[in-house]
Amino acid sequence: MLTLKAYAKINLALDVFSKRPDGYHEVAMIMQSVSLADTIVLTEQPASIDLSVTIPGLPADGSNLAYRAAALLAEYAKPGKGVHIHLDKQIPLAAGLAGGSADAAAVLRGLNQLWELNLSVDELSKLAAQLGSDVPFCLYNGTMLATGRGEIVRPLPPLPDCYVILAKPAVAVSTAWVYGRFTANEIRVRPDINAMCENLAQGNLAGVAGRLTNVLESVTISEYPQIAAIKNAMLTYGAMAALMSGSGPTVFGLAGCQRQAEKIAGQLKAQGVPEVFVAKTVSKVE
Ligand SMILES: C[C@](O)(CO)[C@H](O)COP(=O)(O)OP(=O)(O)OC[C@H]1O[C@@H](n2ccc(N)nc2=O)[C@H](O)[C@@H]1O
Ligand SMILES: Nc1ncnc2c1ncn2[C@@H]1O[C@H](COP(=O)(O)OP(=O)(O)OP(=O)(O)O)[C@@H](O)[C@H]1O
Repeated sequence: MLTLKAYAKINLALDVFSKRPDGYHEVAMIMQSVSLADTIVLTEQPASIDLSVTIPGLPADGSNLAYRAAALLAEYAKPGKGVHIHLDKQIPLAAGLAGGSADAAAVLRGLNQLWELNLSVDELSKLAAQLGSDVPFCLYNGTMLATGRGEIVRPLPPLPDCYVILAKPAVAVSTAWVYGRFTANEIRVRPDINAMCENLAQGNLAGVAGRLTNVLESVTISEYPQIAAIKNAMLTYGAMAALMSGSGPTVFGLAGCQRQAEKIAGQLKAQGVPEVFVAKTVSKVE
């Protein structure tokens, strides 16, 4: 039996370029893991794969990314073994926090160990990319630059430790829908990825905070204006900076200390924001 954490991610910078012939967009993103996490328990069993989940509304069948990760690895490595996957879901669904991708990556890493496959992380990364664009990042965690359709990742100097407030309005957003609405020539401000990389190399948290930019933010906000309201509230309550994560709708804010982060979270809850969490940054998982 093996118990693993599957960490949520935020995008400190997210830029989108042209649409490719395969239907995906070229992107450049700076991704960061945070401590809000699902817990996954893997229990070896003969031959078959099955799954149990703790929340209603999440399928416990072959469509679940955790199940798909196990099935893909079994097909690739032919271990002749099965597994029961128990998924304790804490990361909100369809939130822009890569919850499903994190589960899939944790299952790949965990089963590599449990089934004694000895695949390298680079080899697992190729399988991860077949499951979703964010899954390779979730194999490594920490602070990384992601390019291509998001699946080409390389480590960056870690973001200095800080607290992250995550606030999700009561809407679920489809990533495909947001990319479908994205129009490159409507973008006025793009992130300066090189400058943010320099800020990371200098350990300059304020520099990174001052540069948070996501070109998908205006697309999702045009449909769900409550995202902008949450972002403004976070800034009013004292966050260093705030931004929508991924395709949304979750907004994250940065705070230097836990007391400040808890205070901001309390104020957002009092305002009626339904799902609010305080997390810490997470560095690379060995
Ligand atoms: C928004 C982000 O979460 C930011 O980290 C990612 O770019 C999306 O990653 P993801 O959820 O793993 O996305 P995937 O499951 O690979 O793709 C879902 C859908 O989003 C669109 N998609 C995704 C990634 C990308 N680079 N270009 C796209 O156009 C495609 O329509 C695709 O069918
Ligand atoms: N293990 C899983 N956890 C969450 N969602 C899953 C899982 N497996 C499949 N899904 C499906 O994928 C959809 C989106 O999942 P997820 O919660 O990962 O979205 P997200 O946080 O917006 O991801 P991203 O930031 O990568 O776009 C869900 O609505 C759900 O139907």
